[in-house]
Amino acid sequence: MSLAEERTFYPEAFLTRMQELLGDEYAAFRETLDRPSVQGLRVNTLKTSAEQLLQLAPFHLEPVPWVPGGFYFQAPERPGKHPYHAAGVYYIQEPSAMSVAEALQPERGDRVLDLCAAPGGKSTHLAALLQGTGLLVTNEPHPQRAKILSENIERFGVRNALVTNEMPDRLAERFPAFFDKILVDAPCSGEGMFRKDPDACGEWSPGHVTACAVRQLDILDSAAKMLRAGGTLVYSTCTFAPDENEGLIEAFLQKYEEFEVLEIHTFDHFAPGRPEWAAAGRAELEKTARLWPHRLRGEGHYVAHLRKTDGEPAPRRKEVKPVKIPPEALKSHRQFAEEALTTTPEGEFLLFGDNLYLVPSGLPDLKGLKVVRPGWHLGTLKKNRFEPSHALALGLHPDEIRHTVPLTADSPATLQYLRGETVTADSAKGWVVLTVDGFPLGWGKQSGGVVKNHYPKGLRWP
Ligand SMILES: C[S@@+](CC[C@H](N)C(=O)[O-])C[C@H]1O[C@@H](n2cnc3c(N)ncnc32)[C@H](O)[C@@H]1O
Repeated sequence: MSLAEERTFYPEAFLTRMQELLGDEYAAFRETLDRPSVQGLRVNTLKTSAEQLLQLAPFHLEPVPWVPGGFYFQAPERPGKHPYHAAGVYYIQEPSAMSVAEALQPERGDRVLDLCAAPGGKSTHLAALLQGTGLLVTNEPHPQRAKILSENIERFGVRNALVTNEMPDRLAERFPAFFDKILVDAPCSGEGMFRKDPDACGEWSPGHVTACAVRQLDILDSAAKMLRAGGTLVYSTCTFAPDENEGLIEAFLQKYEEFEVLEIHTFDHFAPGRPEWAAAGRAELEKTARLWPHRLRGEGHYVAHLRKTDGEPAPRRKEVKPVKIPPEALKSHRQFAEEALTTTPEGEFLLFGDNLYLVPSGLPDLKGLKVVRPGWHLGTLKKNRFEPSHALALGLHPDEIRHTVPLTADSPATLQYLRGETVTADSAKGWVVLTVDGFPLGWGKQSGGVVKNHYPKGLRWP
């Protein structure tokens, strides 16, 4: 069955409910469901600027009006298959989803939590807004999805993130009143994904909507505990169901009187939330935002911005004693850094097995938590030598690298490298970073005119 044929099978109960809710607007909404989905990418401002991307990118990009650095692209262009994607120059993200991190607006130095984070669209956006300052804890309870999240954090070159694989209530025990900003991009019934992903359609039922709402309130319970007084929280979904949106926020506000709804800077494109779609019709729900596919170029989203006006202060935490790192481990890292880098990464080091990390400062004790990535992975200690990690290459700024092999997006050597083949080049002997138009792609080891390939096996192109 073709996608177009499948699209005609939207669940009847979903269509009836949307018709009842939208009235005169329904025809325009229904019509969008039969159109192709909208695609976008967001520039990684840890590595470049929107202006530079526009100059370099060989695709036709049109700005997404509600996010600086967000762009539309159209099939048949496939920026996800371009070497810039491998270098973390942008993230492929549905345009209405780009509104969410923008609504949370983390400021430099903030402690930020992304509680339902895989595959990492919003986390990478939050990391870009933090610009390497503060702390980003990014969490995903499903192990496989947490791994993908961790890979995306690596590709994006994020240095200040802790990636965890936990249930929200377990994190809440460890991080009471800890965060300045929290994002709950909740697992939902995914009605805004229907035209992009027919599977979301197959899984949908009224019962699923109800079950999602129960789980969403549970997740928000944990988020409420982890937010400090004065901190802000964004709740978002990619579904249209009021029970998971206005209804859910209303239930949360009834339970937690210390929360208030903040205005979302809606631009012209966002529509206000609909108080009349929630049981008690609380007027402040109007300040939440609806992104409708028939009113803007995007799949649709719901976004609520809340502030915790009062609450217990964070309990005094036991001082975490830094674990002593064997001096020979740090020595081999330093030796490597002196040879391969122009500056030696400094800060708090952590050794996890043979893996050396630079950890973001101000972390509580992580003992007992499932941690996928405790910070910036620098590399692995092997006997008496240090092998740099892919995360190190992707997190370095070009001027921090001593020896590079500069490639361009269209040079055959770039493809060879991404496929895991050796590359001929004449650079200094030893560790080198191969770059594409100046953006680090990964490590190689140069010897006698040939660069041995160290691009991770799992990421190699076919
Ligand atoms: C809408 S997706 C998140 C998308 C992500 N924020 C992004 O922008 O790439 C919701 C995520 O929540 C996860 N999830 C499922 N149950 C959860 C729970 N009880 N607590 C937290 N996250 C959960 C799902 O596995 C899924 O990865």
